[in-house]
This record gives sequence, structure tokens and C-alpha cells, in this order.
Amino acid sequence: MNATNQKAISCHELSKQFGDFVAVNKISFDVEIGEIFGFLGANGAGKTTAMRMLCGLSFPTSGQATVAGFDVYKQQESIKKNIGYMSQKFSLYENLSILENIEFFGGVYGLSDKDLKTKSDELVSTLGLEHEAKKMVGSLPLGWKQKLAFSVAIIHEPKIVFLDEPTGGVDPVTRRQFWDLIYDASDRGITIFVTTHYMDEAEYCNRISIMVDGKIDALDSPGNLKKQFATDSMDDVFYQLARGAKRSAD
Ligand SMILES: Nc1ncnc2c1ncn2[C@@H]1O[C@H](COP(=O)(O)OP(=O)(O)OP(=O)(O)O)[C@@H](O)[C@H]1O
Repeated sequence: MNATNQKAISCHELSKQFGDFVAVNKISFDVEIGEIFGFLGANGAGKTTAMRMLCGLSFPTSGQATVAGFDVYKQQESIKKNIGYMSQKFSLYENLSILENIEFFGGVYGLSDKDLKTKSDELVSTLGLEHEAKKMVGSLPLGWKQKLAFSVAIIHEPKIVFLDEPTGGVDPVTRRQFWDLIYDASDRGITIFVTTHYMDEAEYCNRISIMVDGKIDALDSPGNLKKQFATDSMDDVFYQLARGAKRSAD
């Protein structure tokens, strides 16, 4: 982490335009090191577009941002080396075994053979998958695939991990188990940036932002947001904000 920037993510009036269409409109926020930051918004609000800029995958049109202390315009390669990423499609190879997936991604992230051996033993045992290690990933239940994908996304101990709807399609109990892994990572100082449509997950975050039509309309802890919107339900906070949205799912 750059000594001059003690935030995991710092973003000031960051914007992205496609032609005349402003997909992300001057968003500003900081994320603390080790924080679990929820990035919420209705379909089409601009979350993926914003996340792609922060991951060093696309250039902003205007504004400033640093991720792990690195500039999103000038240091995209350094950003990529310091982050982990998991999407809803969880990017595992279904026709490779659990161990082969761990070895493949560990290799991609540049782990030495020795570290890779230690890490894969550790990971398989933490997940309780010792007996399944040689099974094809395709044969695992969805919840296990998601846990494995998350563990693989942080196998290189990145400074920040970006999770794009990581628990789509599983029940609240399985989501809760997934979040135990998130808390462990956060306790080790890994910053978590997570998008979700599930309000139970929003409640697990330290702070959440809610995007509407390209702008951040609210940002605070779940408790403070509920106070601010005079309700005891995050669903209701989200609904009060999102019902004014002009954009909808494509
Ligand atoms: N390459 C592109 N060219 C033109 N418009 C785009 C492009 N990428 C995204 N958009 C538009 O920008 C808006 C924001 O899209 P984005 O995918 O960032 O939203 P989102 O909040 O991630 O939504 P979802 O939850 O549905 O994934 C949408 O209206 C989308 O159609």
C-alpha cells in the first residue's frame, strides 16, 4: 500500500460515459483497509461499470480513483496484481478437479510451488473438502463452488477482493456460511468490495452504498441507513431509493 494513501479505495467524482450516456456519474467514496463495503444498486445502476474501472479493466471518462494506493489511469497493472476478483460465474474450471483448479489459479497468481502446496492443503482443509479434492468442480453443489471460488480469488492474499454478486442462486443459510469466509478474510486485513441484490448480505457489511441511475444516493452503515430512512428493514431502505430509478434491467 502506498504510504501517501491509507485507504483501500479512494474515489472522487469518478465517471464513465458511453457516447452521450453517463453510466457512472461523479461517484465519490473511500473504503477503509479491511472494511467490508457493500456496493448496491438496482439493475443498470452502474455497479459493474464502476467496478470494472476500480479493477483496472476500463478507463474512467473523468474523476480520480486509487485502488490499493495505485492510480486507475496510470497503474492498472499494479492494481490487477494487488486485487482478487470473483464474479457470479465464479470462473472455476468445471472439468478440472478442486486441487487442479487451486493449482491453476495459484500458478496464475504467481505463487511458488512451495507456497502453492501449503496454500492448497490449508484451503482444502478449511473448506472441509479433503475427501472431495480430486473430484471435478462441476460435480460440487453451487454453494461449495462459490466458497471454493472465493478462496481461490484470495489465494495470493490480495489487498482487496472484488466480489460481483458472489452468492447468486443459493439460500440464506448457504450465504451465511459464505460470509464466514468473508469475515475471516477481512480479519486478516483483506478489504472486501461486494455487490449484491440480497438484503441479508447488505446487513453483513460494515457500510453500504446504494447507487441509483449512475449516482450514489446513500452511503452509511446498515444501522444508520435504517435510522435515516425511518425503517427497520434494509429492503425498505433499498426500495425507497430504487423506486425513483429511471433505468431498469436491460
Ligand atoms: N459498453 C457499454 N456501452 C454502452 N452502454 C453500456 C456499456 N456497459 C454498460 N452500459 C450501460 O450502462 C448502464 C449501467 O450498466 P451496469 O452493467 O454497470 O449496471 P449494473 O448496476 O451492474 O447492473 P446489473 O445489476 O444489472 O448488472 C446500463 O444502462 C448499461 O446498459
